Amino acid sequence: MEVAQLSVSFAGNNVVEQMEFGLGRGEILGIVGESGSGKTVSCRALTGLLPSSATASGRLSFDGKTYDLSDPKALEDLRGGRISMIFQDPMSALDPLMRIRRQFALRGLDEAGAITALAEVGFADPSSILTRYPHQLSGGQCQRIMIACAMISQPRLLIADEPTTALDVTIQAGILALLRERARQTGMSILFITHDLGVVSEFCDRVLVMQRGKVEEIGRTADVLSAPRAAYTQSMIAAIPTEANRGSACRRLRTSRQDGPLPHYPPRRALSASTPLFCRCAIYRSII
Ligand SMILES: Nc1ncnc2c1ncn2[C@@H]1O[C@H](COP(=O)(O)OP(=O)(O)OP(=O)(O)O)[C@@H](O)[C@H]1O
Repeated sequence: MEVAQLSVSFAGNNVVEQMEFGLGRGEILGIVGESGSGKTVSCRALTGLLPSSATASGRLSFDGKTYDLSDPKALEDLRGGRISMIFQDPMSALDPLMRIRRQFALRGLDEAGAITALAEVGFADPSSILTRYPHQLSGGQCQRIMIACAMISQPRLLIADEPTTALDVTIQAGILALLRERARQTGMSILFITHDLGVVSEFCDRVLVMQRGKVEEIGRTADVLSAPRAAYTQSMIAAIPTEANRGSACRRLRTSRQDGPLPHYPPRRALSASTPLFCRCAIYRSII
């Protein structure tokens, strides 16, 4: 797919400007950037799902056909079939009045298929999940159900907006492995919005960095993270702690707790300039 000259505005105020990028078959592209930089809005524009107060322009070439992004109706045939989405707020995507079994049935999956799909996203007891309503599940459980639903149509492109934020690290690792495997097996491409550079370094083939509605930098993940060109990318990476500022992170924790010893992690040896980015981010999260 190719995105050309994508711009989005609300009441004449441009929030995404002249965005351009391409995505290959089976490729995973991470989209990172500060809060409000336009990550969600630009991905919604690709599926015609912007709020009615927004105006979009630009072109999307997908599987050999070109779509006008200013015309949301023209994008209808892509949604839910060739393009699936997982949004930040899973509760809003599940019908609160339906048991999970029915939510799957409406998407064309029978009970056996639903049980397999739920097992794939890490549920130990899928049969009991099918009998519940969304309000009887946690945010992380609903998110996993949404991920399972998004896979049903075997999309050519999956747009995932912070899909693993609500999940604990073990489940998160399982979901990311599942998505990567699908991408490899079926050629599904993934646009992956996240704030987690550790996940980007582990999971994404390339990364696109946004700031104030513009693409600051795009390139292979290893290149961007090891030798960032844009000043914003450099500052984002510099914010990830190393051994040098481990002490201050732990001091912050000690001050806020005022009781008991410091937690056992990170082990003193664990953080250094050579520690892989993924580990540093995971350790930093556990400190905070
Ligand atoms: N419905 C709306 N009406 C007006 N402005 C909006 C609306 N939705 C989003 N915006 C604005 O569009 C800009 C981009 O928002 P977007 O949600 O894409 O940011 P983001 O990069 O995904 O942020 P985050 O990381 O916090 O999710 C922001 O300035 C936001 O205030």
